[in-house]
Amino acid sequence: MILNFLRLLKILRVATKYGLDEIAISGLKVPRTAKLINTIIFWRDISAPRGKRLRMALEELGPIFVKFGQVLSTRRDLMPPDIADELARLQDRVPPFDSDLAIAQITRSLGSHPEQLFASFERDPVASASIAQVHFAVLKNGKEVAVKVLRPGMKKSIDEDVALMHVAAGLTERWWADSKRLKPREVIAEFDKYLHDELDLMREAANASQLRRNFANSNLLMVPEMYWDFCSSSVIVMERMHGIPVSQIERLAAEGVDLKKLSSDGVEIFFTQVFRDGFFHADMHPGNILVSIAPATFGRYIALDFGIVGTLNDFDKDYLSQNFLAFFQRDYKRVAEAHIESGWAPPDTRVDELESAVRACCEPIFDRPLKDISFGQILLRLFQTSRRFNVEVQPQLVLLQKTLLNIEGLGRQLDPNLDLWKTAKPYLERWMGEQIGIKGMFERLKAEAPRYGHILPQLPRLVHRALENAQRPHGADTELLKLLVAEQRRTNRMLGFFVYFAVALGVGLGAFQLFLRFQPVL
Ligand SMILES: Nc1ncnc2c1ncn2[C@@H]1O[C@H](COP(=O)(O)OP(=O)(O)OP(=O)(O)O)[C@@H](O)[C@H]1O
Repeated sequence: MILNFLRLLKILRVATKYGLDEIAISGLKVPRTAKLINTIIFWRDISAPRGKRLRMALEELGPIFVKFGQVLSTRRDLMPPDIADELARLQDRVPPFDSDLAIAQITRSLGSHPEQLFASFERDPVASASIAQVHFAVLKNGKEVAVKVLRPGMKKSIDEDVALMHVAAGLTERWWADSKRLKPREVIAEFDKYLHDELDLMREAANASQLRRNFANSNLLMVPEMYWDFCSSSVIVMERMHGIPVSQIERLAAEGVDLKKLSSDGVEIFFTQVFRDGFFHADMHPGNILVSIAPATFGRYIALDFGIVGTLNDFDKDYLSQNFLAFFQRDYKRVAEAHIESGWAPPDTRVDELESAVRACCEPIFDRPLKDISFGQILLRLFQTSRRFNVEVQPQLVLLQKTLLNIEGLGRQLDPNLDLWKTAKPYLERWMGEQIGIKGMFERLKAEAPRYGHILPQLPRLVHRALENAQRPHGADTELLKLLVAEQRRTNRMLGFFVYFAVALGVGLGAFQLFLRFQPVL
C-alpha cells in the first residue's frame, strides 16, 4: 500500500516535471505566461514539444510505461501524429537480468537445472527486452534451441503499475471532459490484456505452432518448431533459426538475395495470413524477421516472436476486401454503404454524409502513383473518419492496420517500386469471389454438410412439431403458420395420391400379368 502510494507520488512527480498536465491533445494552446509561471514555480522546462516530453516521462517511469508508450504509438486512430511519431521512438533500453535469475526461473518452471536439461546452455543472453530474454542452448539430442525466459517478478510489477494506470485513466476521464474522446479507460484495459497475454509464454508458443502449421507447405515462410516438453508459461524452448535480419539490406544483397522478390513475398505472406487463414503475426517489426541464406531454404523469411497475433473472422475479411476494392475503384458511395449494411455504422447514418467524409480524406491519397499509395494509411484514414460517425473500430482491425504499415514500410525498403495493389488485388478478388460466387456457395454448403447429416433425419419430426405448435393460436404469426399447415396438408394429399396411384398401378399390373398367365387355361 505504502509502496503503491510512493509509486503514485513518483508518477505525479515525473508527470509534473515534464509538464504532462498541460499536454493539450485537443489542440488547446497553453499561454506563454502560464509556461513561464510553471517554469518558475515547479522549476521545470516545458519548452520541448509535447510528444518529446511524454516520451521522456515514460522512459523515466520504466519498462512497463515504455511498453505502454509503444502500444499507444500504434493507436494512430486515437493519437495525434506528432505524439504517435515520438512514442514510436521509444526503445526497450533495459539491461539484461542476471543469468542466475534466468537459470533459477528455468529450474523452477521446468523442474530441472539447465545443466541437466541441455547439453549446453549459454549463460549470456543473446537478446533482452522488458518482458523476456533469450539464451541459446543445445538439447541433448544435438538440436540447437533458443530459450525464452520471462523476466522474474514481472507479473507483480505489471499488476501494480497497471492498477495505477487504471486509477489515472478514471481520474482523467472524470476531470478532463475532452479526454473521453481518447477513451483512456478502454485503452488501459486493452493494454492490461495485451500485457497479460505477453506474460503467458505458452500462449506465444501456441501461436507459433499454429502459424507453423499454416505455412507447413509454403516455401515463403519458416517458423521455429516449439519443443513442448520444455515449455511452460514462463519459459519456452524452440528451434534456433539462422538467418540475416531483414533490416540488413546490403548484407542480403551481397549474399545474392533477390530483394524485389523478397519484397513482394512479404506482401504475399501477409495477405495469405489475413485472407486465407484469418490469423496473422502482428509484431512484424524488422527485429523479428530474418531471411534464410541456407542453400535448402535460400531467400525464405523466418518469423520470430509470436507474442502478438491478430485473428480475423469472415465478417472482418469481408469488411477489408469490400472496402479496399471499393477504394481502389474510388467508389466512396460503396464504402459508405458497406459500413451501414454491415452494421458498423449506426443504421440512421446518412450514406451521402459518410460518403463525402470518406471522399474528403481519401481523395488526396489517390493523387499519387499507385506504387506510392499506402494501404495502412488508407485504413487509418478510414478509421479516423468512421469514428466521427460513431463506428467502433475493432481492435483486431487496428492491429491489422499497424501490421500493414510495417509490411509496407519493410516492402518499400527492399523495393522502392513495390506495387502493393498488384500483389494484393488477386487475394481480395479471390476472397470476394469465394464469398459471393457459385463456388463460394458450394464451398459453404460443403462446410455445412456434416451438420446437415445430423439435422436432416430429424427434419420431418421438427417440421411436424413446429406445425402442430403453430396450430395452437398464439401471436401474430398464426396467419403464416395456417398457410404452412395448409401447404403441408396439400403436400400430404399429393403424397397420398401418389402412394394410392403407385399401389393401384402395382395391383393393376399384377392383375394384368395374372390374367395373361392364366389366359391359355381359360
Ligand atoms: N528461435 C530463435 N532462433 C534464433 N534467434 C532467436 C530465436 N528466438 C529469439 N531469437 C533472438 O532473440 C531476439 C529476441 O527474441 P524475441 O523478439 O522473441 O524476444 P522479445 O523479448 O519479445 O523481444 P522484443 O520485445 O524486443 O521483440 C530476436 O531478435 C533474435 O535475435
